[in-house]
Amino acid sequence: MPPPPIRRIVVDAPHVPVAPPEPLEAAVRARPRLATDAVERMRVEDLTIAYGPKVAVNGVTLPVHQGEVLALIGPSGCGKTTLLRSLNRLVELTPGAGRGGKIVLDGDDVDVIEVTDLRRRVSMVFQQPNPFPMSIFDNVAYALREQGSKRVKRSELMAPVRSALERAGLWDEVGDDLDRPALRMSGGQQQRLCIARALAANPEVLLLDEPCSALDPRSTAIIEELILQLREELAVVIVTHNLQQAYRIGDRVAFMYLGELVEYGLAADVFERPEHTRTAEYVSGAFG
Ligand SMILES: Nc1ncnc2c1ncn2[C@@H]1O[C@H](COP(=O)(O)OP(=O)(O)OP(=O)(O)O)[C@@H](O)[C@H]1O
Repeated sequence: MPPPPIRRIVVDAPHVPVAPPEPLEAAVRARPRLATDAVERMRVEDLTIAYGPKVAVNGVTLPVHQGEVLALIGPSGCGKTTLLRSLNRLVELTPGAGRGGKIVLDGDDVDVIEVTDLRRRVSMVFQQPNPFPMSIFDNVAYALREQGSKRVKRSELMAPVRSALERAGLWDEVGDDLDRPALRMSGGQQQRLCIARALAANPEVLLLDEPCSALDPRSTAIIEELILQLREELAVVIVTHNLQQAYRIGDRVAFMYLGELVEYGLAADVFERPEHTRTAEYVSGAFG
């Protein structure tokens, strides 16, 4: 189904500088400098997504860089999750969803990549931790078995399971109790297990849809630290309502409003020197 005609809204407006709250300034001082030669891992071009007549994402063009965290921010309903779910074609599972424009992974149109392979390469972690009702080991091994290791013995899967749990910062906590049911872990541990499960497939891009919204501040801090480590080896795209989080861990930030990309740039620029009034209002908390 072709998407409905694109309706453009005017968002250009005079620059209104915003002073970020104090904790954000400390966070940005702590952020390491970006590599100026970051490789473009994904790109969406003139992406439009509609659910029936409802246009959720409207003409968005955006790169996703290797070794960086891209934070998608914007008020509720602006299309962040829809954009995120389009990157590995999960959005197509929604009845009535239609897409226009192009999504590219490593130079290939995602439409020509076999969809299971695409979802392995562009892996997603959801808002609510959703471990399978099985052991910690089997949760991670599941991802490996799905990749063709179905008949592989447990002993042979131990090394990659351990590696995924280590990358997710969970091995030290659960390594001696891998047969424990995953659902008996804390919420923060469950979310890191879901990240381990995603990492087991060796993705190139990790999609995180508000991964900390169900977690307490301590678990949130652990996962933010983990994301900053993981970005070294892949590209991370995170949807977050938490502006401080976007500022703390985002290398680049995309601000969306009513389905459109209003502003995209380095996190420090978007938060401290926004080009558009709408961005300035949003990052200063004038609306949410
Ligand atoms: N399955 C669906 N069917 C119809 N409309 C939908 C569907 N999913 C989302 N929408 C609509 O598409 C628009 C964008 O939704 P989306 O969830 O992508 O926004 P969001 O910015 O992620 O919101 P939130 O921050 O509240 O999660 C909204 O108007 C929403 O109501």
